Amino acid sequence: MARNLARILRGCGSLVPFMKTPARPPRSSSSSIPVRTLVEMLPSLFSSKPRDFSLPNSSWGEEMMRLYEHYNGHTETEGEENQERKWNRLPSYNRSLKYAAGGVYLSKLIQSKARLFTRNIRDPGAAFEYVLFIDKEKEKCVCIFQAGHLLEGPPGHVHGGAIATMIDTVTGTHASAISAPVLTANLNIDYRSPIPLGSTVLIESTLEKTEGRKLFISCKVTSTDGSKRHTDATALFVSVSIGHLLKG
Ligand SMILES: CCCCCCCCCCCCCCCC(=O)SCCNC(=O)CCNC(=O)[C@H](O)C(C)(C)COP(=O)(O)OP(=O)(O)OC[C@H]1O[C@@H](n2cnc3c(N)ncnc32)[C@H](O)[C@@H]1OP(=O)(O)O
Repeated sequence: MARNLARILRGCGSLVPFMKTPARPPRSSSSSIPVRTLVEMLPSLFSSKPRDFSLPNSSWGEEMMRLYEHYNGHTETEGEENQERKWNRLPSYNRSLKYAAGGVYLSKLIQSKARLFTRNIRDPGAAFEYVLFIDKEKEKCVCIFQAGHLLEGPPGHVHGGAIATMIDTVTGTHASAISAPVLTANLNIDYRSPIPLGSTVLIESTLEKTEGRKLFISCKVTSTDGSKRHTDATALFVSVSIGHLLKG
């Protein structure tokens, strides 16, 4: 077990290159999957390639799709110095193990029932629908997040714990892309205005600085046009050894 995990985490050093894959055809709910979709899904059941949850599905609303198409492979010019920022989509799997070479098979061997919290609800659109993009220099990540009906906290609005989960996921993925493996050491959140259930928001993560094993990241959640600030956060991630992960 320990040897397996050590091998996996070594693989994390050569995480799959950021993929730019064409959108999958929309999926319908599991109770009525069309035969064509089933046939299209069959090869993936036998493939060593894990399912990528960050590709569009039928639950994605217009705003989610519009922003996905905006960021996917897009280059932006910003700032007074006209700095270019090219966004690359990050794949998203239902176990972190699957980022490592051979991770699909290993995830069947190691705690095979375990699933990433944000990717464990089968009904598309019911909970966390999101896709992350990172810039080439890895200074920034942007996440388009559509909050489903199972994430209710206050009536008609998203639960604060679900927002915290997304902030941890976005900043944690950002930190992992820079220096895997990492663990969240500290997360501070200011909730400024509630997020309507079913809405699409932007979560932006910025690497502020690194100090030895520490990565300091800031994060904000806004409406998609940037006019409304929903949440601000800061996070500290610490790079850890495989031994630390095994020790728990
Ligand atoms: C291609 C893309 C790739 C993507 C691929 C992955 C994808 C995947 C996606 C999922 C993404 C989900 C992301 C979820 C991420 C979690 O949710 S992680 C789970 C929650 N976190 C935990 O369980 C962590 C529990 N805590 C610990 O294990 C340990 O306290 C820590 C944080 C590892 C630190 O322990 P340590 O390694 O012994 O280090 P320690 O010497 O105590 O501290 C190191 C430094 O950090 C500082 N520090 C430690 N804790 C704190 C603190 N709370 N406050 C301030 N400073 C602190 C220390 O003061 C020290 O500073 P210096 O003295 O070096 O200046």
